Amino acid sequence: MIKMVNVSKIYGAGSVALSNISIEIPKGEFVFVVGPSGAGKSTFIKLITREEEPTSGQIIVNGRNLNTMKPQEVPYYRRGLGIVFQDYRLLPNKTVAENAAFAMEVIEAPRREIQRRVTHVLDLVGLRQKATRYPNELSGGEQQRVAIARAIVNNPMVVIADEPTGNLDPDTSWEIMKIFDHINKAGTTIVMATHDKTVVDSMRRRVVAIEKSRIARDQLKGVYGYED
Ligand SMILES: Nc1ncnc2c1ncn2[C@@H]1O[C@H](COP(=O)(O)OP(=O)(O)OP(=O)(O)O)[C@@H](O)[C@H]1O
Repeated sequence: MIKMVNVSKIYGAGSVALSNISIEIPKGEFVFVVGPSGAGKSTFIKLITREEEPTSGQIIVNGRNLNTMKPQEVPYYRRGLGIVFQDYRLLPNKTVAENAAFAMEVIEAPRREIQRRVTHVLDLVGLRQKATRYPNELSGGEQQRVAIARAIVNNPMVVIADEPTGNLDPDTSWEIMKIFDHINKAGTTIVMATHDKTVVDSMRRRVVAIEKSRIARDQLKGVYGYED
């Protein structure tokens, strides 16, 4: 579960990114975060991943109070999240399987367990046949699928995605969304910031619209609601 209570974020020079936001996202929910450019979506995501800290207010994720988390606890905390970016961020010198395995290598999981999980997640994203390829041999959609495999290899309770279809064409975006949908139906909470109207309008999941640093709309089975 993700909970924010009266959260504000003001960047250095007085730039107000979020203003007194309160929200609860129950376990297993699929939430789209939408809104105009500069409204505060990425900041909302970065507060959950603890790339940024709030100026005021409380944030609780999976029972952890992020306000009281010590800096040395942050890497451990992030390992409990799956994080997917618009630009994939794969390791170029590692194969598809090695990229997917990376988060388990870091925690020194047993080799056999790593192999079992990597096979499972590569099957799930449909890339088992390309396990020995390198990122520069893959299409954008395939690279994003590897990034999703890497994000879920440790079975996170929450997957956070910031514009995951932002660099992809509509058909490829839809393939990616089917994978997120599958992951969500298996019980994982998903929070996704997006500008992709087609995706949001087709999925009909919870939509939280951030406008001018505040939550302007929060709908179950919502729509994108903007014309871009
Ligand atoms: N590191 C920073 N320092 C100062 N101001 C920032 C910083 N990051 C974001 N901002 C400001 O905070 C506000 C919200 O930015 P944010 O990136 O959260 O918006 P967004 O909704 O994700 O936009 P986009 O859709 O364009 O990605 C903007 O006014 C932005 O200029």
